[in-house]
Amino acid sequence: MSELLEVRALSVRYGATCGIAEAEISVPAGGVVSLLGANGAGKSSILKGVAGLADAQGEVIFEGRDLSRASARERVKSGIVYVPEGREIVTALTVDENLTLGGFLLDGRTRAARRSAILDLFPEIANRTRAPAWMLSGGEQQMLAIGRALMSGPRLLLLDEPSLGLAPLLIRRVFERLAQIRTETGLSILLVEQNYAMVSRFSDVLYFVRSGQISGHRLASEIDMSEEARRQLLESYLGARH
Ligand SMILES: Nc1ncnc2c1ncn2[C@@H]1O[C@H](COP(=O)(O)OP(=O)(O)OP(=O)(O)O)[C@@H](O)[C@H]1O
Repeated sequence: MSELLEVRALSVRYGATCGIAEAEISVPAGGVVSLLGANGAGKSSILKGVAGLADAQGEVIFEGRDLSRASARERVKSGIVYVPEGREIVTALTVDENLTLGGFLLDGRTRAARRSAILDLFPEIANRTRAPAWMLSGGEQQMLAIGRALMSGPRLLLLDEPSLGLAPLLIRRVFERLAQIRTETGLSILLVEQNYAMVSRFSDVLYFVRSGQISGHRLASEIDMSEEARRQLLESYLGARH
């Protein structure tokens, strides 16, 4: 696989606090790469840095183009879309209005075609298009958040803890849909996710994030075969921030 995204020496700061320092990450075209680590390790900071939503230094090379200085909006136009933790859909707006927001850069015909494909993918929200988003369940809201992100036709989805607050059955459903989208569209995903059962099934590569740095990476397939890889995995989950 060729590289879709190359992140080089990415550092994100919040004033005096370091979110992530000198991160190096590659996401292959069509691949799923997961960031694993304890709370506060710096995983979301990486996603925000790639999305252009944080004060970042370093390089973000996407499809061979240097987007390091590009605004968040330009990155969305280039095909990088962030789905934040906690979903952040507009709960006062209807399902349809939220989808329209996700496709605000599109012409009317493309928007209608995408909307219809997304509602096919998420039948749970297809018959609720006129309902305000606050009336949806947590799982349905997550589907809407992913659907809204897909409206712009991204090449890379930055997905922050999609399973947060969802029941196991819904977590499985959300990941099944993501797998389907990936197969159908070749979408790449950079994922932050605490549910390791889903991560291991869904990812190609795992990056371990500890105390604001990347401590290593492994092929997901190595975890079952290598004691050393399992130790790295455990440490990344347990690693407290210094
Ligand atoms: N907006 C912010 N302002 C100040 N500090 C922040 C901000 N966002 C994150 N941080 C700090 O940056 C560090 C990394 O946070 P980040 O959210 O990237 O970690 P994370 O691994 O995604 O954690 P979690 O799994 O809990 O979401 C933490 O020390 C956190 O307190």
